[in-house]
This record gives sequence, structure tokens and C-alpha cells, in this order.
Amino acid sequence: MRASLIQIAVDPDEPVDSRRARVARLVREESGRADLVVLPELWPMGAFAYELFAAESEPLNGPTHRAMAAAARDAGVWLHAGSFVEAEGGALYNTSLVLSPDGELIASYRKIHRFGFDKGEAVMMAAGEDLVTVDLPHLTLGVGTCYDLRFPELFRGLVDAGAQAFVVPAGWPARRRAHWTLLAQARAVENQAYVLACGTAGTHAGVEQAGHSIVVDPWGEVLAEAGPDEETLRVVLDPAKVTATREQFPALKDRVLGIAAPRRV
Ligand SMILES: O=C(O)CCC(=O)C(=O)O
Repeated sequence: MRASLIQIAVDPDEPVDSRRARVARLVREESGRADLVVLPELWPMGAFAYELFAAESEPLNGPTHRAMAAAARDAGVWLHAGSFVEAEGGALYNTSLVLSPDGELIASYRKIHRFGFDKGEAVMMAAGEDLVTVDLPHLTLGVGTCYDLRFPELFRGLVDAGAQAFVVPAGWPARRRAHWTLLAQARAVENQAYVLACGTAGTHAGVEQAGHSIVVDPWGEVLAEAGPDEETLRVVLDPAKVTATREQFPALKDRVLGIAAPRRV
């Protein structure tokens, strides 16, 4: 399976509508090159552009969903369309979409771990509650978003649900780039799964983005890594590699579930 990760530059001087049209063009350019295309987190306005969250929020079937469905259809690719700010029932969510090559919505995932501690997403958005996996023709994807990468139990839950590859759209700050790379490799090694982590480039709301999107194989080897600027990574994923890694080094079978609380001595 051929996968392309499009690391989008998110800068405030590009209006959201223009970026949406540009990203749709970039997805169409992957026609014939990719089976799966992946976009980053909150690329319409930027993960740190808190003041735009409400103004640029959309329901499902809004402008971002429709533009990405058309692009997936035109390119004939599975599209993990990154995330957008979803407005539903008076709440905002950081929601990612997976679309089929027919442009049909196959799955949506609302980010479970909201970033910002006492500000930004953590206070402005509601948390998702459901783990999401997606069965592609030869590969089962598990999805997470950005800050989720710091929570290994989410990825274990996805492995238990059958995930062989994780797609992690992000808007990760340059300041913590080392964490991004380390955590992507850790999630791949501990779960013996591919990690496709697609970040943004550029600077918005004063936060320089890390870029450095990365694809890691189930053995922890880095298959491709972007630089700091807008760039498309292209890799080939082999589902048999997941099976072989899990058979040849069957550490997942040695999990001890339900370990008791520590005894105080
Ligand atoms: O965990 C981090 O360092 C970055 C997380 C983040 O930027 C986000 O989830 O939007």
C-alpha cells in the first residue's frame, strides 16, 4: 500500500478558503501515486489559532468535509483528511475524517486528549470518547490526534481493536520536536505497528511548527522523515511486515493484563 503524508504549511497570511483549495489540489496531485493520503491536524486554521476555532468551526458535511470528499474521489485515494473544528450540539470537537476513494465518509474521530492544560483546545473543545479503527482493503488503521501520541494506553486499545498502523495528524510545536520523533518511534516499537505521523509546517499564533512528519515501521525503523517546510512524504507500507514482526518477536503476547495495584511495604 502506497501512502503519502502531506505536511501542510499553516501560516496566518493564507486565508482558510485559499488553503482549503490548495490542500484539495495537493491531494489530487497524489492521484496514481498513493492509495492512502494523510493530512495534518487542524490545517484549515492551525492548531494554535484559538481565536479562529469558533469562527471557522463547521458541522460534518461542511466546506472542509465536502472539499476533501471531492478531492478523495477525484484522486481515487483513501483520505485521512486530518482534522477540522467540528461544531455539533453547541460544542466544538477536534474531529478527523477518513474518506473512501468514492468520497464516502468511512469514519470520524474526535480527539480524546485535548491539549492546552488550562487554555486553548483543553477548555474550548469537548473531548471525544470513542476509539476508532478503519479497515482498509489490506490494512487496519487506528487513529489518534497529536497530543494523543503521549498516551500509550490509547494505542494499546487500538491494537486490541486490530490496528496494524496508526495515523496521527498533528500540529506539533517545534519546541518539542524531539518528543514527537521519540514518541512516534515508541508507539511503533511497543505496538509493532506502522506509525504515520503527519504534522504541519509554518508559524501561526506565534507557535513555530515542528514539521518533521515521520513514518516508522513496526520494527521502529524510520522509513521517511520530512524537513521543517511544506513537503509530501511517500512511502510503501507492507501489512505482512506487521504480521512478521509480531510473529518473530512476539512481545505483545507477553502482556500481563490487569496487573494488581502495588503492595505497600
Ligand atoms: O504534546 C505536545 O507537545 C503537543 C500537543 C499539541 O500541540 C496538540 O495536541 O495540539
